[in-house]
Amino acid sequence: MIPVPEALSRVLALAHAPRPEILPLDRAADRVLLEPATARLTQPPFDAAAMDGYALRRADGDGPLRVIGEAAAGHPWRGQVQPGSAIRIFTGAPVPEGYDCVAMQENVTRDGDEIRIHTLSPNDNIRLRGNDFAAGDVIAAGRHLGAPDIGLLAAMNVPQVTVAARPRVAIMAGGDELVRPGTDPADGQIICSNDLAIAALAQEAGAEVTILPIARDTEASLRDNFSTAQGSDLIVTIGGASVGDHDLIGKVTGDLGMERAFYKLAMRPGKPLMAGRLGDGAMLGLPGNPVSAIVCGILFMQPLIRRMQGLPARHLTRRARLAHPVRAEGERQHYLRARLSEGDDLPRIDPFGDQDSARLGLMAQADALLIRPAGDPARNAGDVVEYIPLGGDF
Ligand SMILES: Nc1nc2c(c(=O)[nH]1)N[C@H]1C(S)=C(S)[C@@H](COP(=O)(O)OP(=O)(O)OC[C@H]3O[C@@H](n4cnc5c(N)ncnc54)[C@H](O)[C@@H]3O)O[C@H]1N2
Ligand code: MOO
Repeated sequence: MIPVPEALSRVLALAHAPRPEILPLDRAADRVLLEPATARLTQPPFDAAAMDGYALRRADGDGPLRVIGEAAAGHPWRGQVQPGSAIRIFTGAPVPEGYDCVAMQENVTRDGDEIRIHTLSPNDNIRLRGNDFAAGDVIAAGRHLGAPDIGLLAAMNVPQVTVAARPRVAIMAGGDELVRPGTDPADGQIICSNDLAIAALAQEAGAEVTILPIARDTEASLRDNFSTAQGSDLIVTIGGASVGDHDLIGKVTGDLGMERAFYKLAMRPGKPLMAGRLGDGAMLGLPGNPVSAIVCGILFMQPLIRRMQGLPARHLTRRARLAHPVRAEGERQHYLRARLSEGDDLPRIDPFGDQDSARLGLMAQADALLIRPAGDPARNAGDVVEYIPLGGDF
């Protein structure tokens, strides 16, 4: 059994370098920029009115001023500046040369072609050319593109970007007892839930997911599924990882030539986790117990998928105070499903009394994984502990 941090390092070492993909902006949100993007123009491209009103010269004072033209967004005024004059102007219009201020129309009285200004604010109400960005400004590679970045790239006149491709992840549940949701289970059968939960985690981390047919507990069925999954960046199996007579994942992946990075780690839940390199891709073998599969998916699979896109891959841990005492831990690092609530200085964390790794209902109620290091002594209520928030803080 290897310790969790070492297992994570070995899993992350399985990641291929991010693969480039060129995408138009309408498909680039939530992707990671792999090549820097350079602004192709300056924004605003001209000094622009920030308010609807009148462009004027401060030197002319309160007026009266004669309105000699109009400028609207997309319709510049092309005349010559004159002393004692104003230009009717609308937000976004180029401020004609020679005028140095825009008076808001609320602060102006107009009578025919004549205006008087009652309050001239100290603000010019002009957005100077280039005050947002200039041609040649760069968005650096590595940026995880959010909605404002997409808007910025568009404004920079960059219609497409080179981003990290979504890692292709094939997910394979196995077990003779499993049937698809929506069917009536026969005697001894249960509904296959793990592959859907793990697929959701993989998608959350940015993967493009294929869910494979449920493998039966035979070597032939597993081999069929592995051959369908060829070409994936990552194959994730769920179940069949332990030591029972029907736990065949280790045997079949071994026969297929998997270079194993490790099998079994000092962790609860999730001891029988397996990882390695299979062909050109990575392979993770998650344990079958539904909570174990999800916890391993969060702790190992999501970081691996993020690393394949050049994203930060290690979870951020936070601190909380125990809501009640907990007993000493054994030789495995323990991740306890827990609920958070508001506390005085730090949040309070309340691990569930039942940590059965088959209870999906409790997993779904948890909003944190409380981390208890291997060999941690008993702790009291109020002691400070570390946790991983569920919902993906990296
Ligand atoms: N003698 C030992 N037995 C077990 C050990 C051990 O060390 N020695 N480890 C236990 C631990 S810890 C775990 S975790 C499980 C993991 O075993 P497997 O990965 O081989 O999982 P399965 O046996 O295939 O299934 C376990 C459990 O989960 C249910 N399951 C499996 N797949 C799904 C699915 N896709 N959807 C819903 N439920 C699923 C399955 O029916 C079993 O109840 O081994 C312990 N045993
Ligand atoms: O991983 Mo088993 O992971 O403790 O239920």
